[in-house]
Amino acid sequence: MSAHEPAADAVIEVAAALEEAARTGVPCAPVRSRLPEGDVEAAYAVQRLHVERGITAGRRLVGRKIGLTSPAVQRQLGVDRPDFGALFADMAVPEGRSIAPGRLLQPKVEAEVALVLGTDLPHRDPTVADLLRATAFALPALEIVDSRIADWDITIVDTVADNASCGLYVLGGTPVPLDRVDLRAVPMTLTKNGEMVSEGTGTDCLGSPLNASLWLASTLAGLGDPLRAGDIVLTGALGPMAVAAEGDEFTAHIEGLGTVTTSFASAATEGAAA
Ligand SMILES: C=C/C=C(\O)C(=O)O
Repeated sequence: MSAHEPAADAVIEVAAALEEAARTGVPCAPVRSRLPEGDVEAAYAVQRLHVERGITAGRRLVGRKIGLTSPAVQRQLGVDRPDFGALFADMAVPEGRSIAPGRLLQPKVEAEVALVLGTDLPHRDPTVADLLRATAFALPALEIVDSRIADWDITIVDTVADNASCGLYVLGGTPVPLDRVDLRAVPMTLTKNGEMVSEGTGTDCLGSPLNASLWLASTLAGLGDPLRAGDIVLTGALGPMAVAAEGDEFTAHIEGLGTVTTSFASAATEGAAA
């Protein structure tokens, strides 16, 4: 949709409401009723506006997240298909740096496989062979999802407009080439303060994180904005999301890829927080 099409005013208004929520830390009402009913394309137009404004403001686009890939998350949110959002460099939290109190509105944590591309993926019909060849390495990752919409009261239209509910992400530091790991089979466990809060396997992510990545590559190529060398792809949760609060520490272990940890600072320990 361009700014001249009929829903352009609604797209601009919804983008403004979501930006205001992010800026003030006060979630807004669901945005679906402000867009044509069920119009996922209009929701992606809101997301594109957010991305364009970010780039204009000097933010660096470094990849994409895929969302809503796992049946558990689809059930948690009452949606039935994958979506995608944008990753900016300033959304990355280094391991060992805690997340400052108040940086996010309603955070939840997911464990995922991240792929980092070594070459472009320009085809609308990419094969697994294309994807394996294009992927430089995989990493274990945590996505901290967040909703700018009050109480996570979202449909597919709300979450797509809200950059696929992406908040921050944490990448593990040991790259693994794809000939060393079968992503379909990898078991994942996620602990919160030492207790397991989520588990799953690669098959829980649209059958395999590779399938999810092929869906994304094909979708973006079809939109004329393909995945490029260097892009990070967060391939989608392998298990249910877990609610996060100040003081919590999360560790994901994905067999074959290793572990990745993050923590949420409390006001008392804010010293080293991002
Ligand atoms: C609402 C966000 C969902 C995801 O990020 C996911 O399913 O991976």
